[in-house]
Amino acid sequence: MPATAAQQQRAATLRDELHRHNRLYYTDAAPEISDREFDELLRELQDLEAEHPELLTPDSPTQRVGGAPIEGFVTVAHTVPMLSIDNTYSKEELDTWITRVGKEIGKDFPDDGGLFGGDSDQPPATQLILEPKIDGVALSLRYENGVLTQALTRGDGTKGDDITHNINTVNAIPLRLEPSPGVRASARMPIPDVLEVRGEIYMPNAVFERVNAQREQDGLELFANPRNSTAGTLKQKDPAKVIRGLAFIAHGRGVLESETTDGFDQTHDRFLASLKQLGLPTHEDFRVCETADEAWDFVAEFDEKRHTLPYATDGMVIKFNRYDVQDKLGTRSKSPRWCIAYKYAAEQAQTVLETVEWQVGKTGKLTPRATMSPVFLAGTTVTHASLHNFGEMLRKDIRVGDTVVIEKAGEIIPQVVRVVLEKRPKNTQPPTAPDRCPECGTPVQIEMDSRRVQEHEVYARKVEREKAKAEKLAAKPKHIEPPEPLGPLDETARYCPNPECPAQFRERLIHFVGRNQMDIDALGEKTIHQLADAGLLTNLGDIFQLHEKREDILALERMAEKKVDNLVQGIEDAKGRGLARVLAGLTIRHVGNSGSRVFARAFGNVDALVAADLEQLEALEDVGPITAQSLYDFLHNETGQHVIDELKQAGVDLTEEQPAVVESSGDSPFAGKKIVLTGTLEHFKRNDLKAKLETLGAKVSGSVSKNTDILIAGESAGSKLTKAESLGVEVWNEAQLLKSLPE
Ligand SMILES: NC(=O)c1ccc[n+]([C@@H]2O[C@H](COP(=O)([O-])OP(=O)(O)OC[C@H]3O[C@@H](n4cnc5c(N)ncnc54)[C@H](O)[C@@H]3O)[C@@H](O)[C@H]2O)c1
Ligand SMILES: [Zn+2]
Repeated sequence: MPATAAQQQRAATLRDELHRHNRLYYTDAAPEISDREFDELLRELQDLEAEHPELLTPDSPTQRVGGAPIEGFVTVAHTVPMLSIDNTYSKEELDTWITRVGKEIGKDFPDDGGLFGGDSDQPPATQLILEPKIDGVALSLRYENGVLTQALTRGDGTKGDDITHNINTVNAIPLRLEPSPGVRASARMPIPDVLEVRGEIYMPNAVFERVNAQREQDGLELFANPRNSTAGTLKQKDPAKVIRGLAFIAHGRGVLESETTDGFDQTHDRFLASLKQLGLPTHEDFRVCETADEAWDFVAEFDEKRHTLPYATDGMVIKFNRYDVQDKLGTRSKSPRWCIAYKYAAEQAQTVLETVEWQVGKTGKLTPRATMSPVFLAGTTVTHASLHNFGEMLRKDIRVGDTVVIEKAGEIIPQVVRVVLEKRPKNTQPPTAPDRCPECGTPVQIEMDSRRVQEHEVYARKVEREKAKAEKLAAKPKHIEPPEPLGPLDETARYCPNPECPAQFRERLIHFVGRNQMDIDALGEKTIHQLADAGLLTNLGDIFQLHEKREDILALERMAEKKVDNLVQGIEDAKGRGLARVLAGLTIRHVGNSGSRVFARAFGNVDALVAADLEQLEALEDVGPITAQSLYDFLHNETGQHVIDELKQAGVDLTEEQPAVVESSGDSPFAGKKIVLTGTLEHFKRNDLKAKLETLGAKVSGSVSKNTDILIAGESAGSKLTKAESLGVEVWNEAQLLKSLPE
């Protein structure tokens, strides 16, 4: 059955949301939702796509590894892709997976051990190996003749960032492979010619807590979990600034070239043992198992132990042990088929909810924040939890005075899971929410669950259709069951719509000066509050006037000459960060760091961007219509224009370097052509090809329209190809492209 309009819409919404959360998680290192919630949304989209394959788009978050390369680093293609891992939170699903894949293996390796008997010197084909899943950042290390030559991040899975210089500071990673002293000379394995090791770089709990304590003191935003702080610190351009004390554990293989392998290219456990011999840290707690029951025992056993470890683990990775089996099973676009992660349920604790306070965020969103009696949970003492929104409070009926169950899913900010009703004291009051912004008094706007709103829209359209039909036939319209009326329980957010709201302004400033935007270190959260309270910061442009207000600043508490010098210098430096980072800092809805970069590079300066029409913005690769519209609105409304003027006056650099374009010499077949790329190309990375075509004078855009001149379609091209064909656009395959490109 084809997908209904509502399902199509839902799939689109889910894709947008998941893209946004991926960006928040990987690029900005500042997730808004827990992993569990993220995984539930992803699962919903997967199920929709499975049921209606026509909903599947090549860029769907179900098909791609979530990360993206970091700006300012050299991006390098992976020799072997670095993929994500499918996960489950249920024992039943884990069992089913082991059985199902086990059967498949049985077909391919019929005489070969395991469930199906056999007698090779290899272990059974269905043998499993289990390793704890440390919550860190994936890293690929390349050793040539035993010397570390390259360290790459996972990036988008096909290409990552070269962070070798930062890795040199990590003591846990050997710069040279050397058999560990404990290994008998006779058992020493030769150093491979090339060895690529994949592993996890992570921040031990103690280091994480130290870092966050320091950040709190400095008034900087806290890292949500050790994984975010690791990702954050590895992005430093200056190795001296990389946080000390990172650790590493090896858990996978990339390229392997070696004369003698000593069996380490045959099974994962032997591979790990060899790595250990060579001086690379590997898991102590791994186990080889033969059956699903054995595997589960280890999963359960480790759940006890993991809380005593000095680093955060969030699951267990279950792999088929033999590499020939892994190779036979192969991979999907996003994850291997020979591996699954079982994720542990988050730890929970009970405590009493003392107060609820409404905070105004940088977009004007009002968020209820709970203060609770302090309770120890998953390694830290917790006093605050996010309650998300009023609808959520109503749905869970969360009242002040209640005993609540809280959890830290993925170590993010704690969440209130439910109320312990048996412990509810008498006379509690149902939750309430402010009708006006607690900061500026503007009446709030209420947002309802988009899925429910759509339900109502679909209903209204159906009713109209039936009415029209009935009129024609002069009959009574058919009755259509109306959906549940929208009510307070459907509320998903409240907003203060006042663009001048001082609370929003402060939050926007905090964002503007953040690490990935203007990066003004000396202007921390506390300083911003102080300056704003003193009336020295009332609009964005004021930041760049602060050097003229030296005396006023010095008069404030805890301000010394040195500090003011730093502040003024920091602000001066920030003027040169370029358009992409300015845009990213302006809190334009849906326009984050990566989107800003695309816009800035495509147009080169702010005036060209303002002059662009909506269609041009939408046509950019990797830009969705919602994002384009949002930027367009910002650039063309009064507030946005005002902000841009202020920045211009302050002398902020509003230009961005563009990829070089050679003047079309006329003899290039691509000169002046509008080209769209789709599908998988064998000989090119998408972005490299794009850059290449652009230097040949082509304009490469993201969506096919009647103005498109050529669609270059690789393997498994989807909807763009169909559309191009229906519009009669010229379609080239990769062979044609190769012929037409100059040497
Ligand atoms: N909260 C959010 O907004 C948000 C957004 C995006 C992703 N996420 C979360 O991130 C996860 C998806 O991220 P992902 O694609 O990086 O997957 P993942 O981190 O869950 O699993 C894949 C990674 O596990 C690591 N790993 C650790 N131990 C390993 C071992 N022993 N063997 C093999 N690999 C091991 C590898 O580095 C690999 O890259 C999901 O759990 C999702 O919930 C959350
Ligand atoms: Zn307000």
